[in-house]
Amino acid sequence: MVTEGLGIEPRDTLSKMVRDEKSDSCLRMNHYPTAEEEVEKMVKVGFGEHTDPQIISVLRSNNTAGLQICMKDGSWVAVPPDHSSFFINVGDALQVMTNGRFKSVKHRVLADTRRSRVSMIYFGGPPLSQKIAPLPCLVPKQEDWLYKEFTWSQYKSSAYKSKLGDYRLGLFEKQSHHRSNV
Ligand SMILES: O=C(O)CCC(=O)C(=O)O
Ligand SMILES: [Fe+2]
Repeated sequence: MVTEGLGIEPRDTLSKMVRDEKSDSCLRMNHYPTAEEEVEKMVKVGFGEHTDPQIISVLRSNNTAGLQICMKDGSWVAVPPDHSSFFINVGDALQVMTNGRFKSVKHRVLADTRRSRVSMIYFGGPPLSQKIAPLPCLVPKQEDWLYKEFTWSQYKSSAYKSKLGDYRLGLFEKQSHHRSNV
């Protein structure tokens, strides 16, 4: 759908990366106990603000609220819980490949006061050796690229060295001024 909407050729460019036998895709399950249980520990944030580093994330949760996304003006908007839908999130790698047209939106999870939240997320990541750069079919002229080329493995190691909430793409921007991610 993403490749069709953007006119990326060949059509399977992205799905090939996440479906490759060496792909770095993974599945994660998160459990957030109710906020009352957490109060003693003085924690209300279940998952601190961050962007997902991979290409795409597909999330499904139980019927408990908590997930929020960050708007351009810095305000947080709740994603209504829906146990029968998938929540699709653009990852940092897709932001680079679309040269910033698709944004990896910052999100976080706040603990609910009454119910515990369980979520399951599939992170579609490319193989470690995959080169990540704006796709030439979208941005043919290299001088228009907003990001430098890097391998997925380089991005991962730089992400491990950063804090969860850091704007990790900053290091890979061509003009390395610090931009906000929204
Ligand atoms: O549990 C959630 O709803 C979101 C978790 C999340 O953002 C993540 O695991 O990257
Ligand atoms: Fe996330």
